[in-house]
Amino acid sequence: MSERQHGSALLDVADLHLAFGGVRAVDGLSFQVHEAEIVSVIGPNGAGKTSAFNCITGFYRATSGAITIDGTDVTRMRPSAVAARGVARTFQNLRLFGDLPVLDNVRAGTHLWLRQHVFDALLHTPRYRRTEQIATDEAHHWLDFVGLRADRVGPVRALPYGEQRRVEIARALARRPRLLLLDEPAAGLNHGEKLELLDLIRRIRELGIAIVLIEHDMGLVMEVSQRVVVLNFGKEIADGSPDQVRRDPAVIEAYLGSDEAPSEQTGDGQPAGKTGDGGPAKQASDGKAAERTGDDQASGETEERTADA
Ligand SMILES: Nc1ncnc2c1ncn2[C@@H]1O[C@H](COP(=O)(O)OP(=O)(O)OP(=O)(O)O)[C@@H](O)[C@H]1O
Repeated sequence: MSERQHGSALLDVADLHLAFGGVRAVDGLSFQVHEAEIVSVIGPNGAGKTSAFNCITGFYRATSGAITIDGTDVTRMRPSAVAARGVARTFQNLRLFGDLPVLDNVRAGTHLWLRQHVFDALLHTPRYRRTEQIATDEAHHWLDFVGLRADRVGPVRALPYGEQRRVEIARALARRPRLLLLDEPAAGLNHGEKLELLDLIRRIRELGIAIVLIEHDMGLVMEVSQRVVVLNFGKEIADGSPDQVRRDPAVIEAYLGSDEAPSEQTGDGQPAGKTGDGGPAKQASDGKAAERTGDDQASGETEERTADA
């Protein structure tokens, strides 16, 4: 099914399976992502997209299959170890430090590569102050890149929802990733914000960063992706260019009866995300959680939306 490209892949997902008790959330997914490539993973609600993301980033442990990043097997690694190999992500539901200002949220992204020694931090040594300045400069850079002001005071949760989404992307970029996974970044955005997001995703790619995008806004997906992988009930039913996928009978059938037909125009002004009946019914779950790997890189972060979302 997969359209394999020549050259070594940055991300290689091979025959990935994830089961929650009797529910096969991911059932034999294989795809590759190369440097500076944008690959979208689409499918009706409950198709297994976020589950696949959680396996790739180490939040869930795959039942079987292999995930390699630049040739290194990360299948059984913890989220922090996967992140250290150049993988950053955003979440379907925002996970920001809600009480902290914008700048501190983005500075937090630098901690992956900017080490502070406890001794320096306790004594506020010149080395500590230098490191803090590097973190602040880096955060300014990425906030500017996503089009936000760094001097906003007050808790980040007070910002409009669309701006909070951009803070989360800025924080992921502050990790200096080679691969960025975006989980429904257009959800809750208005028409203008979706167009800005489209531009932002393209500019991230121009930096040489590869992107894997889960998105229900088909206009955005078709506009921005080099390749599209389609999941249905955990199974991969297509992998090809946006044009190939749009015309694929199996994809059309999977989306029949869904409001998410894979051919809409970009930024149609409709709220992205789960519209209508969301296509084929979500697979029933027995509620049994998959094996979690522990050190959630966003642990302690709040998961919330502002009222105007
Ligand atoms: N922690 C969990 N415990 C049990 N079942 C789960 C868990 N997470 C996901 N599932 C089940 O796995 C299947 C795939 O869910 P997943 O969230 O990955 O789909 P998705 O394609 O991301 O859906 P959506 O577009 O709605 O976000 C669904 O049947 C879901 O109910």
